Amino acid sequence: MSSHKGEALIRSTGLSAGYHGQPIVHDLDLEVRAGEMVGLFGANGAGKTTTLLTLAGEIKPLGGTLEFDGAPHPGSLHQAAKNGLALLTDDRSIFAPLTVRDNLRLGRGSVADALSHFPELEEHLDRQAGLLSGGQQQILSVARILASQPKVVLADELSLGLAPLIVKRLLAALRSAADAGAAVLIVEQHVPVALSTVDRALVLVRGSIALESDARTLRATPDVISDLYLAAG
Ligand SMILES: Nc1ncnc2c1ncn2[C@@H]1O[C@H](COP(=O)(O)OP(=O)(O)OP(=O)(O)O)[C@@H](O)[C@H]1O
Repeated sequence: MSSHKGEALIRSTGLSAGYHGQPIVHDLDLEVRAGEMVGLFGANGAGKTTTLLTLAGEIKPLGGTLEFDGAPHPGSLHQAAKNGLALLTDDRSIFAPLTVRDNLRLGRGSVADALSHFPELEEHLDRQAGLLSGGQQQILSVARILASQPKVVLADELSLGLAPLIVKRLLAALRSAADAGAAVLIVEQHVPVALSTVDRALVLVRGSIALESDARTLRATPDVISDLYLAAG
């Protein structure tokens, strides 16, 4: 596990965010440091995706400030991505007609770096990506991103609909990226698996942080998060 001593690579202060001028997320102070992996939890509609998309630069904040890598956020995902921010979603952004190798070549990192994160892809390098299973496709898209050695990884339910073993595998790869110095923030439905991987957890209730705790404490008191989910209903 990391020492949590890195600098904050992504930070929001007093952030409010939402759609059409209506805030969904209120007064959010959040930071993820280099070497740290943080879980963002909350019931459906709590504002997790809105938070991630705003941190990524996909949605303009309605208020507050955003910093990325020690400087004001450039304001767009396109620009932030060029500077080392990666947004991962469950949409498995692969090019189905191309081989696994060519998919990896299209990324910002090398094929060798991608394989260092997911050696199991090696035997599939010459297969058409569209013929892989859903889990393998997600592994491919995460491998391509991690090969680029992003400074910040924002992962939104990337394990949606995948088998538990694949979920563990993906989370372990993100953990390794954090251990190598990235700041990783994940939204994940599989709370127990996520809690066994992250350093720290935040729980959103109706767009505000209702709980912030180190993961070790929450692993010992598993009902705390589910109670907050129920309270939000
Ligand atoms: N494009 C949009 N336009 C307007 N409202 C939206 C939009 N996207 C999401 N919302 C609303 O914002 C609120 C928070 O949604 P968000 O997706 O951030 O929550 P979430 O915590 O990620 O939930 P889930 O676990 O269901 O994905 C919801 O009430 C949702 O209906």
